[in-house]
Amino acid sequence: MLVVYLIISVISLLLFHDYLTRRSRKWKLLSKFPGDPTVPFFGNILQMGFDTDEYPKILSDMWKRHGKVNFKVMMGPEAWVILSHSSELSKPIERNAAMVPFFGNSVSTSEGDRWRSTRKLMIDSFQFKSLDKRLAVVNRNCDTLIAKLGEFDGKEPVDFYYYLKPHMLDSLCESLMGVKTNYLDNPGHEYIAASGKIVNYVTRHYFTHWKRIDTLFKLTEEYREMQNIIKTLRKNGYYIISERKKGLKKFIEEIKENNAALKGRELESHVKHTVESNGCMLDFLLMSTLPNGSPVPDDMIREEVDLVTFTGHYTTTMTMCHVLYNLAKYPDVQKRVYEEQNSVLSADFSRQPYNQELNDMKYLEAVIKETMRIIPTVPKIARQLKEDLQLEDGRVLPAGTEAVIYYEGIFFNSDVYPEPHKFNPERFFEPLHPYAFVPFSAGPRNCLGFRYAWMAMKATLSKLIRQYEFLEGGPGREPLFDYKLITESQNGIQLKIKSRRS
Ligand code: HEM
Repeated sequence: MLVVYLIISVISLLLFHDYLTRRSRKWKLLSKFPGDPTVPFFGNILQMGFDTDEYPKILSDMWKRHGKVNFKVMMGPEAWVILSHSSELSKPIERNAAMVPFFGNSVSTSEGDRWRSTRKLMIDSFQFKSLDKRLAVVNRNCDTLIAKLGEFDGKEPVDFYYYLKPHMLDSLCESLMGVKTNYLDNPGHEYIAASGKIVNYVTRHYFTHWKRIDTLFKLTEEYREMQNIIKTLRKNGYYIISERKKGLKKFIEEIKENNAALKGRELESHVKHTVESNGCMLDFLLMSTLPNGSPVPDDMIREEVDLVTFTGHYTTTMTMCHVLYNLAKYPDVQKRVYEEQNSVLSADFSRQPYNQELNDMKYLEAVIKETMRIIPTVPKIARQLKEDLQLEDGRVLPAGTEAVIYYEGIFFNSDVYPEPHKFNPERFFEPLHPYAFVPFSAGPRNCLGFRYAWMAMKATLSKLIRQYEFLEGGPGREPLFDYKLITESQNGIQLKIKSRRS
């Protein structure tokens, strides 16, 4: 009997909770968006499942069911609105909360003053003027990469994730952190292994509601595994900082020796100017001070180092590998990309390109864009709204809603991209709405590293394409894409290569 009473009480409470919810302003505003029917208190959680690996498909099915327009999902007490229009990106400046467990209060995961001041500090090292120096580093690392790949020439398929991750890490650590690393000689490095798991953990954590209840999550094995990954990331971050501190100290001593005529403030200002003009991101952080004048603590700097090291190498690696896969899949496109290389670098085909020449590789650029459209590198981004957000159609997302920018919806909108499932780089030679293609996000919280990303990806792809022809990996090697926090293939990108020089 007691059990019956208990059940009746719980059901009554749930119904009462549901009654109150439905009378709230928030609910009334959200009711303007279509969505699947909800269960009191749980919303659509039961539908999303308790194991998230299926969630991209579930979301995609919902999006199709609701006519491929903005729709809502109730994750228990949390309301998510899935937006298929990226013009809303120009407004929200809230943080990306999903990555907090890994990157603490970094520029991507903080908000308010901390976010503003760090972004301002870092932005200079991502400007056009420092790209030439960065390109020289990437070009040099490309030579090492080509030499490594040589052993696969004409042989079994090679997994490009495995080699491009360390290549991008070496390039990034040297150009943005001022530290020469050698990950390409050790692609199985513990940092690469650990960072390869972040995407899974962040995605699961984000889409499995109960895992965000700290007391429950801390009891799981997954929590302990996550802590080990975080430890490895931090160890790497502190290593980079301590190496750069030594390098920077030496660099400053050299500047002082070479400018013995300068004294006091004049010397200090010359040192500062010379270090800054080097454009190394980590130097900006190491030389900056807190509002009280004391140096920024290593813990704070390490959060930025961890974030940029991870996002910078992972996103670019995935994008480039997916481009190579498309080149192998569409030989006509590959032929055209190769011909463009011939025409842009006609004078000396084997030399390294300049930045201007990278800019002239318009067809390669269109192929990269079409790849990011059809296999979105970052398939969705989410922001928790602090204030109401009015959409262009007049509807309002109430404060507290999770606004999810859904790139699948944006990039597969047939009104904007006719025949959206067709791989057609030509479409990027036609004019597009300014917000139709924003894979690096837009507005005040857009991607800090997008210029670096374009340069590093074009330089690496240019070198690879001039050296090798790319062929599909064969039966059983077709990529199995997972649209998690970052899109990646479960079985890597396995392709055959054939030297163009033989
Ligand atoms: C193909 C490559 C890349 C893509 C598609 C990409 C995409 C994005 C997107 C969509 C965001 C917004 C995320 C959000 O709001 O939740 C973002 C933010 C960010 N990205 Fe990238 N990114 C790429 C490469 C890079 C690189 C190479 C770096 C650094 C070297 C970088 C550093 C950052 C940082 C620091 C932020 C946070 C900015 C802020 O919140 O103020 N990204 N990126």
